[in-house]
Amino acid sequence: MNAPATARAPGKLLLVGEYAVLEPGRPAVVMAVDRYVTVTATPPEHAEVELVTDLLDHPVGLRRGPRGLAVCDGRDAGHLAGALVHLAAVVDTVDRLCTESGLGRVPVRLTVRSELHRHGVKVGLGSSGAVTVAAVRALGGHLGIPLAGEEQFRLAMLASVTVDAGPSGADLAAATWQSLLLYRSPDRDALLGRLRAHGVLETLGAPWPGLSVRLLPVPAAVSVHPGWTGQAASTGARIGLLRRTGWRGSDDHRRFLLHSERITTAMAGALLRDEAPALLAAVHDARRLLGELDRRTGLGISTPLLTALCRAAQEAGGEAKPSGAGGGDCGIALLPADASVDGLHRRWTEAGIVPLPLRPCPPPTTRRAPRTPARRTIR
Ligand SMILES: Nc1ncnc2c1ncn2[C@@H]1O[C@H](COP(=O)(O)OP(=O)(O)O)[C@@H](O)[C@H]1O
Ligand SMILES: C[C@@](O)(CCOP(=O)(O)OP(=O)(O)O)CC(=O)O
Repeated sequence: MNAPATARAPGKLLLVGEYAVLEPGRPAVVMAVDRYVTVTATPPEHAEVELVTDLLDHPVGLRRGPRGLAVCDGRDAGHLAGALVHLAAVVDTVDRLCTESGLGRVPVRLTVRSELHRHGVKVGLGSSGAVTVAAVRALGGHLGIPLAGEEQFRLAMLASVTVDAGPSGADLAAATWQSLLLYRSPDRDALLGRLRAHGVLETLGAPWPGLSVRLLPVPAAVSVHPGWTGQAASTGARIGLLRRTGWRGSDDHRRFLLHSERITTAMAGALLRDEAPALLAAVHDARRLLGELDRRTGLGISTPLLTALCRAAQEAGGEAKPSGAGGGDCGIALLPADASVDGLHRRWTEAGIVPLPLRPCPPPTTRRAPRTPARRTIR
């Protein structure tokens, strides 16, 4: 109990399924990468809860009140709703779990170190998901509560929906299972409602319709190359914009979901067969589908740099697309085994794209297969 505990969780890249995966039960293929957020939980020095992150230049002290965490120093109030919002949500959610389970709440200092920012700018590798999962793991270790993979994911998801029920949680799944995954999201609005009505413990153990996680093999027939535009983009803002367009629920939206599902399941099948042409075709089709979504909604998924990133990858013999919500951040290219990686990187550098030297996250030494596919899928 209360031992220092260090845990890390990887960032991720979406291969296909962006925006569709926001709908409960709809799939995306997401890949954990070998860059991590590390969180260490230790006894605090001054306050009941202390949060230390490389995003801020000083530790922030918090106290536990009847309505959750509050800053000790009013000048830090903005941080609690900003850079610290995900960390604080984890502490709050675990606090509620402890209270509901009859366990005491434990003083803690969480210290974060992240490899998912470059010179202070987020790269778009799912830092919020990685920090949430790493914090759940570290806090679980500190409290002496052993959490299996799916429990980590569920707790991280509950913390995450208290911040924003919009995101799909694909980043949380990649951070939890540290693998290439076919991920289908649960209904986050329903989870938030249940959490408010019944608490953390009950919601953790309830069925989560829509959620499904399948591990997929990393391909050998193609290599995966992320490129960074150098422009940070806000995923939350783009999800909010999409909600306001009224597109959701339209015939067009339904067609988009079906088309995306076809592409995503085609990619999952191609990964299982390790088939280069089908993998490249899935990326090509996904880029076109995102382009169509962009034209219909005006979301601004594509940018001149992302267009250049995709063109350069095609010239190098591969296929590419924006990865994630778009508007900046990263794109992803797949190259067949006989294409030149140097050629791709040269073209990218000329176009102002930074090739990111990332690899698929190596599997953890012990990994429990997710229980979700067998027990809790709706399809
Ligand atoms: N190093 C970190 N320390 C604490 N919180 C972090 C850290 N990195 C990311 N976060 C949390 O994640 C949020 C960024 O999430 P988001 O904009 O979705 O970026 P990303 O695309 O990398 O997930 C931050 O505002 C913060 O709440
Ligand atoms: C639009 C999306 O389907 C994909 C967004 O992927 P990003 O990689 O942009 O997300 P971050 O994890 O915040 O970096 C939204 C979602 O799935 O939550």
